[in-house]
Amino acid sequence: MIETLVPVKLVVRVPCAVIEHNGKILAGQRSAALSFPLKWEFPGGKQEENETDEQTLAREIQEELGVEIRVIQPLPVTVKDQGWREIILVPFVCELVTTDILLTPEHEQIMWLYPDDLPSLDWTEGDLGIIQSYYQYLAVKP
Ligand SMILES: Nc1nc2c([nH]c(=O)n2[C@H]2C[C@H](O)[C@@H](COP(=O)(O)OP(=O)(O)OP(=O)(O)O)O2)c(=O)[nH]1
Repeated sequence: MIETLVPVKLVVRVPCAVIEHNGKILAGQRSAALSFPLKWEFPGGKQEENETDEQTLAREIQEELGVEIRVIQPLPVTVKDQGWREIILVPFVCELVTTDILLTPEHEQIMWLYPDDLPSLDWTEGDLGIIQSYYQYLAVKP
């Protein structure tokens, strides 16, 4: 009998939001206590069982920022290989339905930036791809 060891890699699906408001985009700086400490991210989080991407997004944004959002358009998925796991970032361009944003322990700070200024922050690896996809979205937007 031939036995083969098949490496198992954890796959984590992470819907996240490129939130537009008054021409700016919201960036969140991850808490110093989390993985990727102090890196900047698009708010969102790990999908739970039986959730759609949009359900995860709505739940995470409500938990992290205390607001309701509306999805405008999905952007291409980005896969980030961390060796021991694969993070599938699933970005959506969104707008705010409610506007009173809360700062929760997930984030050290949040910041609103014009699209051109997004690359000035120290993003988690993989998010630079989301920024490029967002620029392409802006370029072809009617
Ligand atoms: N929300 C969000 N997460 C991102 C982005 N880029 C990126 O690599 N991630 C990673 C960070 C986390 O490992 C994971 C999101 O999970 P989470 O927000 O629930 O964070 P967590 O600290 O509990 O996750 P973990 O790394 O400890 O497993 O995806 C991004 O733009 N937005």
